[in-house]
Amino acid sequence: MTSTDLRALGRDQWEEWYGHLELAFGGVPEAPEERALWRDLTESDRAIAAWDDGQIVGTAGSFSFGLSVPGGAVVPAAGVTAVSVSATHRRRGILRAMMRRQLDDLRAAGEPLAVLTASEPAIYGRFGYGIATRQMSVEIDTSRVRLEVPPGTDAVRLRRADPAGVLKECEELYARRVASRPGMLRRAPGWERLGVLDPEGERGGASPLQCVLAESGGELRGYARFAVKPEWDAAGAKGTVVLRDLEALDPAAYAALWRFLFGIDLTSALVARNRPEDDPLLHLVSDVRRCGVRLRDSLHLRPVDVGAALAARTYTAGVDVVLEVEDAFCPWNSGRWRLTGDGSGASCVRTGDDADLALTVRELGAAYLGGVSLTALAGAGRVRELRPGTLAAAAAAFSSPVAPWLPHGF
Ligand SMILES: CC(=O)SCCNC(=O)CCNC(=O)[C@H](O)C(C)(C)COP(=O)(O)OP(=O)(O)OC[C@H]1O[C@@H](n2cnc3c(N)ncnc32)[C@H](O)[C@@H]1OP(=O)(O)O
Repeated sequence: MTSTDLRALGRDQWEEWYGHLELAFGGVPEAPEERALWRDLTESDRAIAAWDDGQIVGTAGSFSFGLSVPGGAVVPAAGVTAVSVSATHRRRGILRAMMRRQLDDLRAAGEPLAVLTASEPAIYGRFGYGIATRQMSVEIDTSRVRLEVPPGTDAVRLRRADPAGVLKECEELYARRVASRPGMLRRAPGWERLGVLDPEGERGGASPLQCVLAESGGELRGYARFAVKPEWDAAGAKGTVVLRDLEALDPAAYAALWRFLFGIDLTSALVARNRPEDDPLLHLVSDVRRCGVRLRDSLHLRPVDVGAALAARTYTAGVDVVLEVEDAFCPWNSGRWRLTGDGSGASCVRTGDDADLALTVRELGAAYLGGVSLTALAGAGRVRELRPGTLAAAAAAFSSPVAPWLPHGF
């Protein structure tokens, strides 16, 4: 496979391009409303297709996101998506060729970061992506677990609303949250539709999506979108609340929404697939063992331009460190970089000075949002401390007081 077989997605090729992607994921057609959403969100000028004998045999694309980074800046980031290679053409290097083309294009466009969520976590490390965020899932026995809510919770007013009818208000609230947590995405208009996408065929016996708003003093302070899956057995009702998302601007609104969800009649379980790993919920519950907590990888991140990426975030403690970076797939990043910074800003420039720490770009991607410790990576032999004392200082500087988290896939 050579890059000459790769072409930009042409006008009127979206159906074939997306059909190829669906087939690579098993061939079950998406619901029409889901397809329509992805069609609208596809940025055709960022999409590529691999062709063989007049047929599409590979697809890849990216979204132009802004990624929230430690310190609150929102940095341009390519949200890599729609990666597929035909089963008839697998393991011939088509993915590798598409990754090559994509990263060269992103570098030329000056986008410092690339991010993705992987169908399988083993695929993208070789291209310099590190696992930068994790997502927590919970399966809570709400018949046993109690909530200890903070003062002010009783003053929050809860109101049911049609999820689609209050989409604009919820999206505005989401936008206010983006800078408060690394890993969240600033997204273009249209993406809010993802929050209420609710194909009937994918409900698995649950209700249509429901929405409850939390208000204080007449102002929207939070929302929860969820469904209820009723179930009965000989002992009675044992339904499940399936939480889609929940955002709040203050602890009282936050607790009021969780208390509502825990208390829905005829249910005894609550499941949520994607919560931050430091979700304050874990400090409201009486019995964390009955919350069925699990973690998995979520956002994979690759610095496309190491200097620009490291200078775009701030650092929890003052840092002055020389990093020896190895980047086999994007050699323009390889070499020594001096990173200096603190809580107000940073610079990262090439240097000829001796290195303090050695690592590959993949570890840098993992540590970038502050959720993966350089010390832990060093424990696995993936970061090497060349000058004693520099590892602990750099690890403290890179860390984030809030766990990074990606609220939804793309
Ligand atoms: C961001 C996203 O969109 S994630 C979605 C990814 N897509 C899917 O999972 C759909 C189903 N799978 C596919 O379409 C394909 O099998 C792909 C895209 C995963 C791989 O495409 P291919 O063209 O076969 O990969 P290619 O031949 O370029 O392999 C490149 C390297 O990745 C490795 N690789 C490929 N697929 C996998 C995998 N599933 N798990 C682990 N390693 C893999 C190859 O072994 C090769 O390794 P090497 O660098 O050591 O030689």
